[in-house]
Amino acid sequence: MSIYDSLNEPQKEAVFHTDGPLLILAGAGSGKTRVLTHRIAYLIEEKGINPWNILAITFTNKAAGEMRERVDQLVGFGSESIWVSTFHSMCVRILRRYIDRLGYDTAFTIYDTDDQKTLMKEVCKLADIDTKVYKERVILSAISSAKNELVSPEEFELNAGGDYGRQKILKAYREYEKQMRSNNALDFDDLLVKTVQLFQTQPDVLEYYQERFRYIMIDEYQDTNTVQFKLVSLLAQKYKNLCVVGDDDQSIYKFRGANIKNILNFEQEFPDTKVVKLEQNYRSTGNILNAANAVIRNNCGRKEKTLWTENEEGAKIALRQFDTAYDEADFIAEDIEKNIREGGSYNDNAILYRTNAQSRLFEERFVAANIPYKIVGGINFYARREIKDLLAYLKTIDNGQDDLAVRRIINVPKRGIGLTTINRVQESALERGIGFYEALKGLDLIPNITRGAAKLDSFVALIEYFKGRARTESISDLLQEIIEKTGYMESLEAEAKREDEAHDRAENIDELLNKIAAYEENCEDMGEKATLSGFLEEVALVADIDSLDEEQEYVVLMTLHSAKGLEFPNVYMAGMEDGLFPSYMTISSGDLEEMEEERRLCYVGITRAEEKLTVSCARMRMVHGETQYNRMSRFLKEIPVNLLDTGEVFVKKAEETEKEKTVFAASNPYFHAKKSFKAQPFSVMKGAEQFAASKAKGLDYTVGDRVRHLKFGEGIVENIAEGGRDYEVTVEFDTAGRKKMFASFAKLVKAE
Ligand SMILES: Nc1ncnc2c1ncn2[C@@H]1O[C@H](COP(=O)(O)OP(=O)(O)OP(=O)(O)O)[C@@H](O)[C@H]1O
Ligand SMILES: [Mg+2]
Repeated sequence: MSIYDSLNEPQKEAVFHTDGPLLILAGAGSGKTRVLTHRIAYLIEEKGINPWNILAITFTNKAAGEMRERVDQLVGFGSESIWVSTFHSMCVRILRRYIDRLGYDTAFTIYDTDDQKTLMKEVCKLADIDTKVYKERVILSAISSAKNELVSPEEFELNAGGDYGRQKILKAYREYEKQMRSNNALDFDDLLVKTVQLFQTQPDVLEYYQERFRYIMIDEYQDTNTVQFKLVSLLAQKYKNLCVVGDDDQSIYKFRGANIKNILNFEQEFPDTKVVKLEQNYRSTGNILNAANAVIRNNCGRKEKTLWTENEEGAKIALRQFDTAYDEADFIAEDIEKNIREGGSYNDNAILYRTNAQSRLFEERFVAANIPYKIVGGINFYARREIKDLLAYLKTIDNGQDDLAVRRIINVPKRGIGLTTINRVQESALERGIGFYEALKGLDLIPNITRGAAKLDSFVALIEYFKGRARTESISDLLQEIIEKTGYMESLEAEAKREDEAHDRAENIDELLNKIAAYEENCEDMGEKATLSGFLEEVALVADIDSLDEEQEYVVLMTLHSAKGLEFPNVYMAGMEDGLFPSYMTISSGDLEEMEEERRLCYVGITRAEEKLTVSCARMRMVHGETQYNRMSRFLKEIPVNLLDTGEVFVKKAEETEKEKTVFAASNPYFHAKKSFKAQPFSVMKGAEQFAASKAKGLDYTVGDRVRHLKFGEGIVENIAEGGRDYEVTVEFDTAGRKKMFASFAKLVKAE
């Protein structure tokens, strides 16, 4: 039996069609990537093609690694000379060899985004551009878009017209290019642009690579952009042995210039293209696949296709709606533990979410429950730079004894304190056997520090000021003030490499504020005082997560974007709420195309699941340190009811005792909706939407009433105030004293 026997007919057709352009357009899990690897094997083993003549392009380095592994398994000997790489690494290899033809030195430097920023500052000065009006990041991103579209400064000029802003950007673009050139430097976009230029101006070089790469294959083709397409067209022009595989329904990088037209117009660019459609899905159960189909059907701009499977129907899609995001995280952690008890492996489980900041709640639950996990394509929450920075501030303010923390922030944001100065202080501290911060406070004892002294003094003054504030303010307010006074947010903005990075970091900071707010609330509920030391201790318990053994099994956490191309037996899509996914920005922009891109992302998520899919959402979630009420994601409403299992949507509460139920019913405006939700999920979803508006009606007590709280016992309602998203109820308890709490969390019930 050969390895090709395991392929279905259209897959075989694609594998055996080795010469001429080939477009494989197929839905998720239909074996596109598998066809590529088998095709490489077939070319080498059956057609006798030299591995040297094969180029396979993947979207990420990780995917390249996996593809190489798969090919190695199929081919064995000689596979190492196949080029399996991303567009960028391919271009670097080519340019290192030939860029001298374009007047650059082959030892060119690659500027990362930090370098670009630094240069752009310089450029703006030279070009007399006010960076308060035109931010460096914005200019760089405009230049990047231009490069991705192969728009040179000259063409940019033609299109800029009289637009004042465009003229400014043009000026910056020109100067930037000039500087890059004289620095013998290329940025990431240049790697592609210059390779295209090289091919267009040096026919012999182009021919060399055309001969070299006689067989070209591209995975995840739907996410290529214009310059990448140009590059491939040039390379494949001679032999036309180009095979691209993609799925227009999984195009999720439009914001980075991916051009879906590349897939839709492929046949025009390469006449006589053979088109193979794969329609059988091997990855997912019938129910999962049908749900995916039902969601994506709502997009207009797509090539119609129907995926089917021979796999069994499998379990229904579990839909779980929780009161809070904490309940959601609890549930998922417990569910995974249950899977493990039943003999499953951690590796089988993946949690997918829309934004990086959402990982925090899961991480905390997993650390507490000893569930090994790994964040793919991202960094553990407490290891993220902005979180470490702000915690370092809090630690320094709390006691200043953590030298590492003080040193971490002494020049963050930049205040012109240099390493030499810092080292002198450190030496002096060591000599005298005192802490770093203590040494900072007695600068006159340190010789040769004079030049930096003023800056150090003002740093100490700042910390001492915060120490004072810490005694009177809540931790939330303190952190807010730190962020404002130090200009931390602006410094992040200025340093961010991309628009979405700045946004990501801001979201993480919000998430830290949420953590603090939750801690403070919890202390209040427990009748304890919230202290900075207490908070830092609590964080220390969950933040020490660097010791993960790589070989070990783990649950995977990642954003939906990083999940492309992967598959897992058991998938959780968490935070499926309008406002989060689709994002508030998308909803409020009213932009149909953006909504469709979000929907494609949802489709990518659903189709990662092999056997079981759980979609979940929370009614209340902390956002910006405030409780926010969210509706269930509109995407979930696109899944037909008969594919859903909503039976235990309220599993946690249903298990509670009768007494607690009464408490719950009395304090929770959603309660009645929940009961009917079981029977008629959709009418209730609508119902639930109305509740946020009518929350007041849910309270059956008023000022002056006697109420009972599960922990604090009985007391008198003193005040009910309209908080941002919820009612803040103040109760004078008989024994526990006066407490202010959110109505939805306090679950107060009227005492008879
Ligand atoms: N003919 C087949 N017989 C058995 N299993 C198959 C067959 N074709 C594909 N598979 C399996 O189906 C799963 C999905 O395949 P693959 O990852 O290649 O799909 P894909 O089209 O690349 O998906 P995506 O769009 O998510 O990238 C894999 O586990 C693969 O091994
Ligand atoms: Mg694939």
